[in-house]
Amino acid sequence: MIRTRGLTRHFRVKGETVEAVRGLDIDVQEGELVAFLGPNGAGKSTSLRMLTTLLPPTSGSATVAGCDVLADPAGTRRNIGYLGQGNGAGNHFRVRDEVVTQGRCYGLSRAESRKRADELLAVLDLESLAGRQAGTLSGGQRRRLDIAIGLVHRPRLLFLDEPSTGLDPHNRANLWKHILRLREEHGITIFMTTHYLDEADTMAERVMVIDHGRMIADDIPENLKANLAGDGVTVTTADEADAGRSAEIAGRMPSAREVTVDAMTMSLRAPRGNALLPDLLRSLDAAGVRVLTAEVRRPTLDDVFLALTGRSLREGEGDR
Ligand SMILES: Nc1ncnc2c1ncn2[C@@H]1O[C@H](COP(=O)(O)OP(=O)(O)OP(=O)(O)O)[C@@H](O)[C@H]1O
Repeated sequence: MIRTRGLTRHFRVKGETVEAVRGLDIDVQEGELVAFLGPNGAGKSTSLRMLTTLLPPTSGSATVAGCDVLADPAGTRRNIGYLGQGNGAGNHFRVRDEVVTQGRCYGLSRAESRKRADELLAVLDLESLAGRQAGTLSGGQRRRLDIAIGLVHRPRLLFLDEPSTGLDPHNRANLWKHILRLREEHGITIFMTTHYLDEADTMAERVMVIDHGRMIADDIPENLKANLAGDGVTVTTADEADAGRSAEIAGRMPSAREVTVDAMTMSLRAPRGNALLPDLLRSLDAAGVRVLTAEVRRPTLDDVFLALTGRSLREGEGDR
């Protein structure tokens, strides 16, 4: 459904070259739901804009929904839906009219457009709002209207650029219910960016991580977490001396890595923390170390990013 080779985009800014996207190879199969992650400025939106024909690549190739984005941009656009970060609907237009108009723009007849609009408003729970002006909708309703607009021409592939940013947890969950239902009923392939790592983890079947314009990981979330991050094991002890001794003992265990001590707490990472913990506790007990609490924490995608780059994906998110 998506295949790129060496996809690259440079910008010239005040005589300097910004290498926004550097040689991306992307393969997405029909029906997949893929999350595209990366910190601010990593190149996500630039990649999406190239895949949706809004921006020509500097070099490299991309075939999207069966069409070459450079040779056949109109064909590409016919087969895809794109939900950008801004709102797709004008504030003063009425909800149903807006979807009908979009359908007309894609060449549907008036009757077909109306039928399609009614179908989409029903599936996205927007029927009761059909006559309202788009500007009066809540954030979550507005996002659902954007999805209706993006799907009016029955695309096989939907690009979502941060679909749930700015929505509260209830509205996020509701939006996802609708996206998953659409996917189940119509088998749409979804390629999305998101800043919510938990969302990528639970919703996406595959996660691609991009940093400084390059792909640095591409796998199912479980593999990324198990292979790159590992479990976090934390032990608190009765005093700092015990924490120091627990670090020495843990450091001798073959699967333990990144052993650190902070006051009375010793932390480490291990591929299977729950298997390591009983051994560790027995060794600590035998050495007379007084353990107060012990905990195994499953890794998150942020741990994966930290392991890959030494930085947290959450850095710089304060403004979101
Ligand atoms: N039109 C442009 N002109 C110049 N530089 C640009 C342009 N668009 C993007 N860039 C630069 O390219 C790099 C990648 O930007 P891009 O918007 O693709 O990142 P992103 O991963 O989507 O970030 P965010 O999460 O903040 O949306 C950044 O350094 C950005 O400043």
